[in-house]
Order: sequence, then C-alpha cells, then structure tokens
Amino acid sequence: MALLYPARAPVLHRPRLACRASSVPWGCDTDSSALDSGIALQQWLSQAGLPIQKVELKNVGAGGRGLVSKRMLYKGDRLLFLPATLAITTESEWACAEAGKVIRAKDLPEWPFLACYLISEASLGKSSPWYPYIAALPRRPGSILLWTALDVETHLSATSIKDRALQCVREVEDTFNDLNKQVFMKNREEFPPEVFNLKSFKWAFGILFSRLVRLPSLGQKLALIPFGDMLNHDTEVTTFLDFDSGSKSITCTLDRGYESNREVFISYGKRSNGELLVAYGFVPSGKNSEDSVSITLGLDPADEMYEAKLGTLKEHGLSPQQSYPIKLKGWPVQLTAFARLITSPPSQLHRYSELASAATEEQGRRMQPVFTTEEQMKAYELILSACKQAIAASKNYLEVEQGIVLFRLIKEVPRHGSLPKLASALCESELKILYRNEYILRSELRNLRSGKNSGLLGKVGSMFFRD
Ligand SMILES: C[S@@+](CC[C@H](N)C(=O)[O-])C[C@H]1O[C@@H](n2cnc3c(N)ncnc32)[C@H](O)[C@@H]1O
Repeated sequence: MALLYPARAPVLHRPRLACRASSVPWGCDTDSSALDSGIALQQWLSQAGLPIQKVELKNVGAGGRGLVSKRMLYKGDRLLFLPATLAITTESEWACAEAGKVIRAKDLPEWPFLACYLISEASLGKSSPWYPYIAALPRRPGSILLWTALDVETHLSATSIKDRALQCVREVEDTFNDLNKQVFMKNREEFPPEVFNLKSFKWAFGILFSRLVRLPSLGQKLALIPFGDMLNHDTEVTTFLDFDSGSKSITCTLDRGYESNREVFISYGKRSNGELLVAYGFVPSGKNSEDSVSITLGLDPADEMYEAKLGTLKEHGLSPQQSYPIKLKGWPVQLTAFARLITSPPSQLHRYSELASAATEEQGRRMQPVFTTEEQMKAYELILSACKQAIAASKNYLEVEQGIVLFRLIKEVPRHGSLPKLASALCESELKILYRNEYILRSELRNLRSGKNSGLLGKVGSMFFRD
C-alpha cells in the first residue's frame, strides 16, 4: 500500500532484540501515576512538534484523565494539530525491525497487526521511540477484556450484551492462539513467550478497543493518536478526530463551545451503553439517544411449520434466532415482521417469504407488510413476552446485587473491581428502555383489542422506527 503520509516514529533508534523488557503489563497505574506520565507525554509531544494546545490534561473524575479547556472555546474551533508522524498506524516504523519484518510478511489485518506493534514497542521500554506515550497508557485499559468469561456470565447474563461480550473475549483469545501458532512459536527470537503472550495481547487489544480511532479522511485508517486519545466520550457530542490534509495533522472541530476550565469531549461513535461497556469499560451516566437493548426472538422447534419457516429464513439470509435493537422510541419494523413470521399459522404459508424479507435489515426499511389486527396482536404479544423476560432477569440481577452490596457493607468485603457497579448501571439503563417498550406494547395491544388506533404507532400495521 502506498504511504499516505510519512510514518516515521519521532526518534529513530533501532534497539537490539536483547533490549526487550521481560515483564508485562506496561503503562501506568491510573489511580496514582497517570497524571505524571500524562504530563511527561505532553512535554515529549511538544518537543516532537505538537503545537501549544488550547486544552490541558487533568483528572476529571469518572472519566479518569481528560482534556480541559485552558480558555473559552467556541463552536468551530479546531484542536490538537497533532503531526501525522506522531500517530501510530500500520505504517509506523518498528523499533524492532526484525519483528516488524515477520509481521509485515504475514499481511495481518489492522487490529492484530497493531496489537503486535504495541506489544513490541512496549516491551522495549525506554528503547522505543514511543516510550513516553506507552508509559502514559493505562496498565489496565477499561474494556471487557479485563473480565474473565465467568465475570461476564455472572454479571452480564441479565443484559442483552452478554453474548457480544463473550464473543469479543473469545475472538481476541482465538486471534492470539492463531498468531501464537502461526507466527510467534515459529519465530521465538523475535517473539519471546514472556513478551508475546495472552496477557500482553489482551492488554494491547484493550488499549486498541478503548483508544483506536478511524480517520475518515484517510480511508477509515485506524490510528492511535497520542494526547488526542485523552479525550473522553460524551453521548451528545458529535466532534470526532480526523486527518486534515491542509495542515497534514490530526485535528478535531468542536461542535459546541466550552467555557474556560471545562472538560472537552468527542464522540466515540453512535453506540449503545452495552457497546460502550464492552469496548471502553464504562456506562454513561447521562442520556444516550443511541442506547438500545437487543431483543432476541426465535422459531419454536415445536411449531408444525418449523421446517418451512426455517427454509424461508435461510433463503433470506436470516437465522432461526434473530436479535433486534429496541430503543426508547420503540422497536424496529423488522422485529415486528420477524415476530409475525414466527406466529404465522400454516394457512399463511404464502406470506412467509414476504415476512422474512421484511425482517431483513435491508428490505425492512422499504417494505410495509399489511397485517390484520389479530396478526398484529400475536406479533406484539410475542415481543411483549420477550420484553417481560428481559425485565424479570434485570430486576432479579439488581435485587441480588443490591443484597450482596448490603452484605459487603456489613462484612466490609471489598468489591471485585467495579464489575457489579458497571453491570448494575447497564441493567438500569436497559430497564428504562424495556419498561418504555413494555408500556407502548401494552397500550397498543389494549387499543387493538378495543379496535382503537392509539396514534402511538401511527398507522396500525405500519412501522415503529426505520433507522
Ligand atoms: C480514549 S480513552 C480517554 C482517556 C482516558 N480517560 C485516560 O485517562 O486514559 C477512553 C477511556 O476513557 C474512559 N472514558 C471515556 N469517556 C468516558 C465517560 N464518558 N465516562 C467514564 N469514562 C470514560 C474509559 O475508561 C475509556 O476506556
């Protein structure tokens, strides 16, 4: 691939393999040394060409460190102007050239490539040109990778993100196992096991999950942006980091003004609270209009039309179990179509294909299958029962957890990290969405039974939302 911009590391220095530090993890302890290493990072960046900033690194409470305005900032102001050479991408030069040569020859996807790069540079300690940056990275990056599979099972079972969380942990482990077999074990001199192991891989992936950004102006290229990655997320903000071809630097343009000494935020993308927990290890406390709960419906194996429905679903690229995101404003039209198919009697065989098509992401946006009142009611009853089950699971988790918290307070048993707290916050935000949808569904069903159109759904048999 052609070089998009010069990608040399700031200080060119090629350490020998023997320089690798043997212990993992790297980075700083966010409770104590975080701000010091962050300030050292700022000094290093200024020497390497980062202009004087309108924001400075400070402790900001819930978000750990963040960037705070040094003076009044206005909508449209641009921040950072970080020279592109100070961003870590797949084009950055490897301080350990031998390891870089092996990895480049494997033509890896960006994520595992960058994970290997980060481990390689981190293990070189001060011999890596990125040392001041790596020293300021959290030793325990907040992402689901800090959790064990048992933690996820214990604390996220009542939430709709559990499967995604488990899949995420599994995929990172599988990627490590593949690389270990295919690359590390075959090149032990460049990839010693005390450095390239599952623990360091999870650390690197945790850093990538919680800090990597896509740069739209560079064809969605992935990059770690020192200092820019100290910006915390706000669900209402739309500002994002990008490469600016005029200044040949990474900047962001503010979508709003900030008074002096206020934390400045960017957006990590449109994500539900569950997705933020999995990738970034936090649940936002305020409103999140992108928040959603995944509702899963499935074909009933006892349905006499099971095979016919299954075949139709397959034809449309759907599985016998499908998950759809429901939001505060309601559920997607595709979910109604899927529920309609599941509840369809044999006499409706001729409509199965139409319903399966309307249950797909693509077609659901355009199609408006017409339902009779009775058909609509059956579909809503099914969705309502899925909501009720999810509500019961969340309430149960919160009750048990609150009981345990009381027990912990009495016994002064330390909590295991903040997992229960995060899981409880997620359960509470999911419950809000579930209760709202339960309310809408009940009202709709009441109105359908009495032959009234509630106005909540607009036209009966029409849509709820089409994103
Ligand atoms: C890109 S880093 C931002 C810098 C980070 N605060 C630090 O001290 O290194 C992303 C991490 O910041 C924290 N974070 C970002 N936005 C947050 C928010 N709105 N609430 C709580 N934590 C947040 C999470 O730990 C997340 O994994």
